[in-house]
Amino acid sequence: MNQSKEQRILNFVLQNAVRGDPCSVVDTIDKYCSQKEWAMNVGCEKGLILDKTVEEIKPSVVLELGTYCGYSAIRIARLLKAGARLLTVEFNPEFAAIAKQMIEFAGVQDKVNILEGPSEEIIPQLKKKYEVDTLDFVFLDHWKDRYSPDTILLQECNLLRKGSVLLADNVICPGAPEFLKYIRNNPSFQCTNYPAHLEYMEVQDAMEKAVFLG
Ligand SMILES: Cc1ccc(Cc2cc(O)c(O)c(C(=O)NC/C=C/[C@H]3O[C@@H](n4cnc5c(N)ncnc54)[C@H](O)[C@@H]3O)c2)cc1
Ligand SMILES: [Mg+2]
Repeated sequence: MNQSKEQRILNFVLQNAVRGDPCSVVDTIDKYCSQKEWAMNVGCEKGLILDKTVEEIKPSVVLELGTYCGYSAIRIARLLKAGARLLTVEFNPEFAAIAKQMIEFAGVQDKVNILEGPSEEIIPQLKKKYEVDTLDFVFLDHWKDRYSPDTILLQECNLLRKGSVLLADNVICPGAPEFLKYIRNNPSFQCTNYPAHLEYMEVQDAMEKAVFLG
């Protein structure tokens, strides 16, 4: 049975990156995906916007929706302070298994908890099952039509507090029009748009930051 693209990315990392060095894992994935096979990692340009947001917030509790191969989970986890934790949600078991190995190779497994299942089921479990009070930072990078329903669900589950920051990937390409319409017309959120390019391509994309005002 021939390998999946995600397995090929993992193998390339295991053979070329430095174990325990998250930056080398991130750079190696970027190298593979820009030179050999495109994949939907947030990438280096938008990754810098993600890095700056994490460094600005210094979050203690982070939620990521859409782990995929673990690229952004590793980017976020490498910047987290001691004791801070990242909960990342992924419903594709193959991708979750790849991400687990990627995260362990990078050496950030103590900061990351991969929650396998659909976001719509996991989010309502965060308080009781995963002992979350409120979320300091949420990175949205899963199916684009889930961005607004999950943002509403986060509010319904009282997981956001005054100052909680959402950062959404791909609001231009593939696009998340329903999310943008919802979040930009909602007085409870202060929005900022960050123009960028689609990972590994010269195609316009952007990230949207939304601060919950309580
Ligand atoms: C037309 C077109 C196509 C593709 C692109 C390029 C492009 C560029 C990008 O940066 C992209 O993020 C995407 C994109 O589609 N991302 C979707 C990402 C999903 C991952 O999240 C997982 N997942 C999806 N819904 C859920 C859910 N509810 N609960 C838990 N996990 C979920 C999946 O299992 C995947 O692991 C696409 C640009 C333009
Ligand atoms: Mg994306």
